Amino acid sequence: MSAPSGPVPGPFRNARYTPLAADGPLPWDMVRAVPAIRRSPVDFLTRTAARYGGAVAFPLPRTPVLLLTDPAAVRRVLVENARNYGRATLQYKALATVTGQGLLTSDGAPWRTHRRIVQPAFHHSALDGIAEQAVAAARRLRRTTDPGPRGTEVEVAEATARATLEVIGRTLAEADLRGVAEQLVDAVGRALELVVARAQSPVPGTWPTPSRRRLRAAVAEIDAVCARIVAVRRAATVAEDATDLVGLMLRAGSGDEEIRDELVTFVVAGHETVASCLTWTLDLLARHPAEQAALHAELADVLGAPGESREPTWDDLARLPRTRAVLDEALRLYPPAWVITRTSLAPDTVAGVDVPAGTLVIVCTWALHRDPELWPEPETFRPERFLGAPRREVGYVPFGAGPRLCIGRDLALVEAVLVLAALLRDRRVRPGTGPRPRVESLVTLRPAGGLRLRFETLPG
Ligand code: HEM
Repeated sequence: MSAPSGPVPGPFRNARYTPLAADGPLPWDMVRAVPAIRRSPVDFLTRTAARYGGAVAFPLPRTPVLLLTDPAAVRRVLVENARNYGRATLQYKALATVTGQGLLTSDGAPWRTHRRIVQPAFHHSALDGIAEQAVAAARRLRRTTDPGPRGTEVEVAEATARATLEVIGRTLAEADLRGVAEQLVDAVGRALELVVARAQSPVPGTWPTPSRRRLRAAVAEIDAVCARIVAVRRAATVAEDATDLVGLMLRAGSGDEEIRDELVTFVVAGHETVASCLTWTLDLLARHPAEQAALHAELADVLGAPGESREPTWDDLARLPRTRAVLDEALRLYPPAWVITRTSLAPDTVAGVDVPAGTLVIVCTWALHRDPELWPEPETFRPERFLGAPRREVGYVPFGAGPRLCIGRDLALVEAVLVLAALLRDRRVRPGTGPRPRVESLVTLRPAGGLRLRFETLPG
């Protein structure tokens, strides 16, 4: 899949349909592909990259569109020349109808200022508190997945979403806002579904359709809930050492609308992503008993044998490398952020292709993570790839890379390692009854219609 570096040979048969000197589908290939794109955008992009190479031009003459899965090219866009690539893409514009101008959708000075203000919420000292919250959330998740004497089947996508909701609630606002956070997450989830459905619909977004009215209602509800959260936090004194998002922004003198936009941004970015990661990790473990047994051996070593094991803590994190490797490998195969998009601000050269200003660049993490040159037997779930190996600099970007690297990466990994360890220290997960769901690529990757898995008690 990797494209050769250096100038790309031409001319290409698609040269009439794109200003980019890269191979790619013709207009009628795209027309024929519409049903496949609707069914699974992620499969379509992966097949397209496998067929045409690491830099693919789509046949759109007015807005050049470049699909990248070549690791060096991805690095050029996300890291080396990151300043030349902004967020004014369709994906982020659609998201901004819900999030407003938060960290995910903004660029330049407003982005830099906000990133600096909220950074302390992700410092090492704040993550310690997140660890406690993650273990508490796992305790409740354990009750949902309690195997009883004969085991039990659980819809895990919903169960993990409830668990991660509690943790994100703590990051957003220090006060116990569980109920309010739940309402916020619910309204944000509804709004995002409408945004995705509208993006796939041929009806122009400005028409007064029922979905437009529903979207407006959901956004109004989001506004009202955020106003309540901010008002409660404003009414209390914000401690000097507060590390919750709202507290940090109030202390920095941010306005209500700025805080609202970041609150929604963090719900969008930090809730469903971690839930998606945990869901697919459990699915992979259920389908790979040997890998699950190796994980259980580590958990028994660190937390005690199944019958007498204890809850994990922050201090255990460094002693759970296999648990972490299982998650790293799950994030390779099922990266929740399955595409990362940018628009070029000035001309650049990427993988030998001259890229004019205004080009839409699509990095498909799903396809990049399946490049057989980087990942031998790419479809095989093999956590060993990440054990003892130095962290990869190229070809692995589940959290993005460069200056726009996910601000919540460490938090997400602390949370996911502790939830997984707490959940599986004395139980095993197996495939549930019924067919395996299709992978639905919406804002994140989700099992279509949910995923049922079976939990059983491990013998002591
Ligand atoms: C497994 C979980 C997660 C995954 C896979 C993930 C993935 C990503 C990716 C790929 C980006 C970069 C997007 C781009 O470059 O266009 C990103 C950015 C971001 N993520 Fe995460 N994320 C996760 C968890 C979280 C959590 C827990 C939070 C917050 C509590 C969070 C907050 C953010 C924010 C605010 C940004 C924008 C950062 C910026 O541009 O400055 N994420 N995430």
